[in-house]
Amino acid sequence: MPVEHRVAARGRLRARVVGVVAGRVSVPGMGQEGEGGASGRGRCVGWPALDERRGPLQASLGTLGQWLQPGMADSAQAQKLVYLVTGGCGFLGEHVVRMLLQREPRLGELRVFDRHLGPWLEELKTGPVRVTAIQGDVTEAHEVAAAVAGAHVVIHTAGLVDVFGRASPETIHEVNVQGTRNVIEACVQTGTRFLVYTSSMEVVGPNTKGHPFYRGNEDTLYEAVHRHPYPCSKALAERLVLEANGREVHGGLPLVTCALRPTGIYGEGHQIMRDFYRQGLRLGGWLFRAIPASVEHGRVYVGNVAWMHVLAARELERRAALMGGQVYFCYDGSPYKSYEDFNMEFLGPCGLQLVGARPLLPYWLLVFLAALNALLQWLLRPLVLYAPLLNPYTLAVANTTFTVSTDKAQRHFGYEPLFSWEDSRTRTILWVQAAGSSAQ
Ligand SMILES: NC(=O)c1ccc[n+]([C@@H]2O[C@H](COP(=O)([O-])OP(=O)(O)OC[C@H]3O[C@@H](n4cnc5c(N)ncnc54)[C@H](O)[C@@H]3O)[C@@H](O)[C@H]2O)c1
Ligand SMILES: C[C@@H](CO)CCC[C@@H](C)[C@H]1CC[C@H]2[C@@H]3[C@H](O)C=C4C[C@@H](O)CC[C@]4(C)[C@H]3CC[C@]12C
Repeated sequence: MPVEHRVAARGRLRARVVGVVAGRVSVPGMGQEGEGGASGRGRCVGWPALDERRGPLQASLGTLGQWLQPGMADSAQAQKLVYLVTGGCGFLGEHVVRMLLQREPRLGELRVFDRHLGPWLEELKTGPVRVTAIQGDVTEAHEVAAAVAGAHVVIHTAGLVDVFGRASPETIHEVNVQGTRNVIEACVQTGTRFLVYTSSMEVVGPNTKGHPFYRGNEDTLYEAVHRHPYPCSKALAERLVLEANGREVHGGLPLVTCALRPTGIYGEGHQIMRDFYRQGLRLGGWLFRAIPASVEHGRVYVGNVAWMHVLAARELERRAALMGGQVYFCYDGSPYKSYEDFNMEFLGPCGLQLVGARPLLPYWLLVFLAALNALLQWLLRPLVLYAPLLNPYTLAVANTTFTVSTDKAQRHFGYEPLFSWEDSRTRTILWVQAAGSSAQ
């Protein structure tokens, strides 16, 4: 079992850490390997001093700001890096964490930072890479700074994903915008040079005017107009990340940032897919078409999104001039379909049927029901949280074509999808079946 303890960084800075080190529990500051905390800029009391954590060879390579200079010794040992994944226990975050462990040869330590730590982190402690679980909140600057201190690369995927009115607009802003600001400032203060941010297609659209974005790319002109707190927050956060590119970090070198924009992610762990499956089971195996089949909604497999993060993080240093300050849509071989038809690729083989070649209800009635749901949510808020899937915003997103067609990630950092459409489909079907049966 992991041992929970408090870690102090830079005097007053504190974050709740659950240390999980390959094969055993790590208790920094308690006399185990890697001990040696120091307080002071960029360091955590109770954590190993940076140079000690990097090992003797790496320690001899110099200060944090110099760690990846050209001409450095290029042995695998000299290249061992500390990665931090914020939101590492979320749907995407877990895939990023596992992908890093499987596919990042230079990984020396992986810090997983999340408000809610998953029990599955336990199983990672048997591997060769040191995995450090950190329970913390991105809105708490001192917790973020403590987690970032000494990391070489940050993948910032933590976010409050809420388009259903569960959280207040203020909370969404606090987590997504202030949280991102805290991550950037922590990088600057502690000398972390490489930051990959999980943005969203919603930074672009669909816009409030319902304009289609048909197989567009990063350069497609589109009127991005947001009103909903979630896309507003993602757009602001993305801008912060891109504007931070080139800022001088502690040690004098420039920060290199980029933002990845997934469309609708699907795959193992996708809660909305599971909810649709359970709803279909409750309805005797039927789902009812609400959106015309002609409305294309972009989807991308979670394993490929995770792979894109790992590759982008890896290549940011070598291709800083090209990639710094850039945005990349996440894409793969998933077919262009409507939201519902796409879901049926998985729910169909699990025994559900989508009724109707056309929407069963007229669109004006859906608009009315969505507005009614919004009104009910507002009226009931003092008593109970009423947050159905259908509201004016989700209806507009589902009912507006938004698909991407680009190869920018391939051109800039050699991304090719790791999972074919067939693999992605099979893996998702197996997960839906398992998730559905565990719900019975
Ligand atoms: N799911 C999608 O279709 C999709 C599409 C595009 C972009 N994104 C983006 O991808 C990222 C991950 O989304 P997801 O679908 O995995 O969501 P998720 O809710 O499953 O994961 C988010 C994680 O962030 C953590 N988190 C939330 N608030 C936090 C806080 N204050 N401090 C620390 N951790 C906090 C959560 O505990 C969770 O583990 C988000 O930034 C989201 O905006 C998601
Ligand atoms: C009208 C309903 C009839 O079946 C269907 C409602 C579906 C909606 C709940 C979802 C349709 C599109 C989804 C969003 C999209 O895939 C992209 C997103 C971006 C990401 O950053 C967060 C999640 C989401 C907003 C996603 C949320 C659910 C939908 C609105």
